[in-house]
Amino acid sequence: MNYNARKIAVEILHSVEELKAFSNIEINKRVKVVKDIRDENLIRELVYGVLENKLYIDNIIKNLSRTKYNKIDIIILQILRIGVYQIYFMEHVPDRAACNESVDLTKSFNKKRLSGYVNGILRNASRNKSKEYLPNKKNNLIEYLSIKYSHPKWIVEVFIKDFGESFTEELLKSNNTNPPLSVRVNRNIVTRDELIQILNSHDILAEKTNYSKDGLIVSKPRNITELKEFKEGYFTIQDESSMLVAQVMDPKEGSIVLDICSGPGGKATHIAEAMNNRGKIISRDIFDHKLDLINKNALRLNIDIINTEEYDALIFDDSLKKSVDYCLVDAPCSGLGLLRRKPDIRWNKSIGDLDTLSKMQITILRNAAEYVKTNGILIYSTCTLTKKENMNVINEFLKLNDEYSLVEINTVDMDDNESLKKGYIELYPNIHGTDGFFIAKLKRIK
Ligand SMILES: C[S@@+](CC[C@H](N)C(=O)[O-])C[C@H]1O[C@@H](n2cnc3c(N)ncnc32)[C@H](O)[C@@H]1O
Repeated sequence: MNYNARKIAVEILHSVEELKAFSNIEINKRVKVVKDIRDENLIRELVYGVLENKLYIDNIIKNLSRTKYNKIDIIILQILRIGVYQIYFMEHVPDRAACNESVDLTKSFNKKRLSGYVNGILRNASRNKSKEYLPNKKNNLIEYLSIKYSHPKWIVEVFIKDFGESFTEELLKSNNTNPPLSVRVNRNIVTRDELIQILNSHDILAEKTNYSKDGLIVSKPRNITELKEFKEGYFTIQDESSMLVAQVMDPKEGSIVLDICSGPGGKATHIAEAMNNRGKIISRDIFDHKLDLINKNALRLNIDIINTEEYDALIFDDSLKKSVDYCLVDAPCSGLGLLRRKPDIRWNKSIGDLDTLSKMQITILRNAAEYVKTNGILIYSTCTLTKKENMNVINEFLKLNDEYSLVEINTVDMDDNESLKKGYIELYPNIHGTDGFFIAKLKRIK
């Protein structure tokens, strides 16, 4: 073994923070040299654990450091973060090991002179582990929630405004949990029951999803995408929430579908599967490399009814007017429904993005509406939770467009069927166990 897992974790965190690298891409790149699955798991846990708990951890460091927080050396800060994370969150790592490993790491980055400083803070953290150093919850609720669950204050404020205080706390808590791994069965090749058997034969446990008719929740094997069945298109990795889009659309075989923001094609390929690969799907995206991914996914899944086109959905396309039976607007959004899966999102977005995005979403939806035939279906979806990007967009759209109305969703079963009757679905990690997600079903009535 000529690598050090903790050192790799520090380097990844440094790239994410200083070079704005995406954590999942950076991890996948760096774990290639790692031979032992336990080391790979340790790297993932340290990186995601620190990103998910950054404000909480930094608050502890601020309370224990004699050096001012903004004067701490950037590599030392990452070493302290993974040290505090191990002490506070990883019960199976002895505190002494967390301290010693961090001191060794400090030396390995040629910062031996700071090893006493690192040692002091971490020994102190270990001695005072029961202390959280949190602000008073009653007097400083936003600050308290922000630090306790490590979400920037603006996100806490938006969630409290949209969902109230106690729901927000539950939501923030669940954003720091480990999401399940779900796969979508390609029903043109196998049934769900058959795929469960196949996965079991590879020692992978699988059970049916609650809401999607095509989903399985699977135990997490190291490389599920290395299985022969994956390569042959039996299944696709996708969160259950995203699987509901095709289920809500419920497209008929032989119809014409436009997926206006389609890359990398997760939903377009599902729609094609639901149409038994008969009909036509126009998959558009503004980025050429995402169209390549759609084509690659379609090839793996034995789908040949998808035509990809590079096109900016903000620009109206007269040639498509009233020409499609179904249109999907899976809009670019803030992604605040994905915080469990992509902890970087919380640090890379700002409140200003919500206004910019909602304006863009309304423009794309209004253009898309023009392409649908009378009696056709328009689906609007996002992987975010903010009202501004979800229901407000739909209300604004309906105000400007009397040719559409929301229609009942009768292809999904849920406990709360009030919103289904009204034509939309809101999914929350703390309630449904899925990513946070929004889907609205609109029908062109004129
Ligand atoms: C939420 S993702 C779509 C995910 C996709 N439907 C799937 O299931 O795999 C939004 C997509 O919109 C694309 N996009 C962003 N701005 C766009 C624009 N102005 N026109 C077309 N596509 C755009 C992004 O490149 C991104 O691929």
